[in-house]
Amino acid sequence: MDIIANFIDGQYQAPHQQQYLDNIEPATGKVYGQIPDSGDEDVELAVTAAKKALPAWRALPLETRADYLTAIAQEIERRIEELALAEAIDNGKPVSLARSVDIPRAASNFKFFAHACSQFASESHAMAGNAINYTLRQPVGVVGCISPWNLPLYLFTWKIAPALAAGNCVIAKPSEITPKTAAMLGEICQKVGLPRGVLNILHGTGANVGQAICQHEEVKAISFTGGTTTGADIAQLLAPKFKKLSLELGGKNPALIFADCDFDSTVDQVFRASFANQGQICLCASRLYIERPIYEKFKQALIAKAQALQPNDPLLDTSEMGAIVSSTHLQKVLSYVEDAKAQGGKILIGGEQVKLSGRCQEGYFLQATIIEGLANNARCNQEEIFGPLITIQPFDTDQEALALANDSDYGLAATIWTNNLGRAHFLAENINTGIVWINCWLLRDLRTPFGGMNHSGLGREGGDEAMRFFTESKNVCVKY
Ligand SMILES: NC(=O)C1=CN([C@@H]2O[C@H](COP(=O)(O)OP(=O)(O)OC[C@H]3O[C@@H](n4cnc5c(N)ncnc54)[C@H](O)[C@@H]3O)[C@@H](O)[C@H]2O)C=CC1
Ligand SMILES: O=C(O)/C=C/C=C(\O)C(=O)O
Repeated sequence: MDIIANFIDGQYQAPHQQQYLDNIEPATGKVYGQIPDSGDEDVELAVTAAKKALPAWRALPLETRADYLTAIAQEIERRIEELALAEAIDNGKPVSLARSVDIPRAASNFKFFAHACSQFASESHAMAGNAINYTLRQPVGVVGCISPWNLPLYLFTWKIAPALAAGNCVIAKPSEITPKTAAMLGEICQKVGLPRGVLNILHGTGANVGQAICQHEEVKAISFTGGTTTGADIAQLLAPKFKKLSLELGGKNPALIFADCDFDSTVDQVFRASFANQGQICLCASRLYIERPIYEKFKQALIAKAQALQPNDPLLDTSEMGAIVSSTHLQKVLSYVEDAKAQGGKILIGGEQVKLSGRCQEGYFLQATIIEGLANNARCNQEEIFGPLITIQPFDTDQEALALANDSDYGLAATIWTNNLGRAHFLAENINTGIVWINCWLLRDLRTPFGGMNHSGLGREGGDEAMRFFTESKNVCVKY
């Protein structure tokens, strides 16, 4: 049994109440470990450690903080195989995906912010003749980073790295569904000699430890990625407390596919955008709008690819589609299939749990699912499903495509597939999402603003946006 501990003040510690939660391997459906069900007392210990560490950490020369971040990145790279395997067991994602995407990106997050903090400069504003303003950007203090289960170490470190680079001390909580690689990050901090208390990692539920982190008076900012409902709850909780809040929430991302696209490459890329990580990425395309002249051909090409993508044991190197993260989540995704049927949708492929044999016979597997024939206001076209389920619809004009894309409460990411750059630019300008990819998907430059509009969140991560979030700006006006 793999028993995880909290990482507080540089040491692994059991939870104060000695309560634990089961950790389940999605590919087998079996409990394989336990994690702390932490509460207020553990948050208090972590905050005390972080406050104690803060003065020295924020006073370090930028280069020294950057050296620690670089050392963490190098240690993640050194342990890539071990971390990728842990991520695949914990989350159900294919080990090849964890090895090629999740873990390298976790290392890149630290490398990127080790460098970005040295490029983060303050402004000055001269006033006519006799005064100058300069802006100090100072660490916020002790900050909270709360992350979800879909890209565990990738998103955990996407928050922690800029927070540390900016000179804050961190209380971080991974999802209770995928705690393992976050727990291993503590070992990496010990190995590189990160000063005690600078990063504290607490495990447990959102209701217990997550809320306690958010509510703690000494935690001055919260960076959260997860479901929109949870984001709304946190926003409500924090509104009267005047804390800085960054919310990276769900998406219902449209893909606009035009007849003049590069057909084969678009099929490949849109398929990946729809089903990568079992469709469990907030950026995944979930509503495909296909221009009528290529609708049937594109549909058949997608179905053929879905047929070829059979879910399999995520620990096999050849596996390209792993397990859904939990039984509860699998049931949630399946409930949308039932809803689609009730709304007159046609299930073109998938829609049922897949039973594997051997070690994975009790695992949570679902075939890539494609549905057509639903109205745009159907739940499958409006609600975030967060699984391997997409809907497809034909359209006739650019304006119709735009209207369909914008008919959503969400506003995270859109993809546009066309060789007409004028059209692509017009749509990009008018689509209500924080991110638009033209003829590509998830092509990431970590300097760019990352985040969504409307129900997809508040604020932006990445590059200078993250550095700004994790600092307070203070204007100093000097009269001379
Ligand atoms: N990146 C994304 O866009 C994600 C979206 N989701 C969506 O959310 C739905 C629900 O998934 P969940 O696992 O329940 O996500 P969630 O939003 O409940 O969990 C995300 C993180 O927030 C924590 N948390 C939960 N409630 C909290 C609270 N009140 N205060 C502070 N922290 C809290 C969790 O422990 C976890 O670490 C999914 O079906 C999916 O639609 C889920 C995960 C990631
Ligand atoms: O920063 C990225 O490249 C991806 C981020 C993905 C999410 O925030 C998500 O799936 O929740």
